[in-house]
Amino acid sequence: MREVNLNHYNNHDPPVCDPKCHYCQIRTFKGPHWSRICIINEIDNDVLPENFTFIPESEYGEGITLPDESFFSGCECSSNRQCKYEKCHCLQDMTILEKTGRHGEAYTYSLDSATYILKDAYLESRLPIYECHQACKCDENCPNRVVGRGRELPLKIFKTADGRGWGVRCDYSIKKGQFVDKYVGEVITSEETEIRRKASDIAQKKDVYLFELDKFKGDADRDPSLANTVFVDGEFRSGPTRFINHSCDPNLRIFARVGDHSLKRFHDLAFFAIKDIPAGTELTFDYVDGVDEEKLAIESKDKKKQKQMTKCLCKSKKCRGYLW
Ligand SMILES: C[S@@+](CC[C@H](N)C(=O)[O-])C[C@H]1O[C@@H](n2cnc3c(N)ncnc32)[C@H](O)[C@@H]1O
Repeated sequence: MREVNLNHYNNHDPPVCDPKCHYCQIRTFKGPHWSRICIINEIDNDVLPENFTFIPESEYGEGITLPDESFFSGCECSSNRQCKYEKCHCLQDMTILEKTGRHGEAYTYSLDSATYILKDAYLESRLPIYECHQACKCDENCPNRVVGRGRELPLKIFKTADGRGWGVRCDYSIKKGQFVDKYVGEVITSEETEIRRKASDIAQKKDVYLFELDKFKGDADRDPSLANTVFVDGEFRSGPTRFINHSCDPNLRIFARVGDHSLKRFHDLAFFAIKDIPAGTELTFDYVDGVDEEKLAIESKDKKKQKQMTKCLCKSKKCRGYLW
């Protein structure tokens, strides 16, 4: 397998060869040809972990039941224009629309030279983004289906030169507010998550790949179907964003994105640029992102704790010194 992968790194278009081959896996991803994923290693002879498989969308594990499609309900907008300028049903829960709306433009994104940009009020918030979806009357070109349409940027998984393993960059510049890609993986129950944490040699290492889909946990009193949160595990089955490294001064952030409201519990994790990113810059996000920042600050000053902690190599001026 190692030889097969190495052959692909040096030869970008060989015939499809083996289901385990990473190049062949990403070649089957749908999407525009300009959004292809590439894997390069200019540092050593390493290839991506053999036990890793690229998947285009999240996969639902045992114990996870998705609502039946008969429960899906979308907007009745007769045109994409209506989704943008009039009261689209999909946008009813967008709580800061009033502040962001200009000239009757109600929706979440603005257009900047043909690129959809998440409006500043959302970029600065932690609020979920609601989009039109498959059960809506509008079509795939609706301006309110940015995450729904999928990745439109080519991503390059590359070997870092400073001991952080693989990383991700884009050879095109990315605008502040531009959608980059989703984080996908195996969607699993909290019970299965605990089993996987225990099975992992280092529990904290496992946590790096686990995302809790908990954006609507607090709404469970009103809607009991939101009570049990689920997790996305990207360690062994995921997309290119699983290789994005941490920075204490990141250029991306994850936002919850909801399509059909009956799927709130399974909301998407969507990466958006939080600053303009020049072409070729490594893409990063903050693994801590405010959650355990205080705990980390205390522990990183403790000499004993430091020995068990992982040093952060992000080299930013704002570096906290440790990942965890
Ligand atoms: C989600 S993975 C990212 C992809 C990873 N570099 C790889 O090769 O699979 C997280 C791991 O990457 C490494 N890493 C990410 N950001 C880092 C940073 N700022 N400093 C040191 N190591 C980092 C750590 O080993 C961490 O456990």
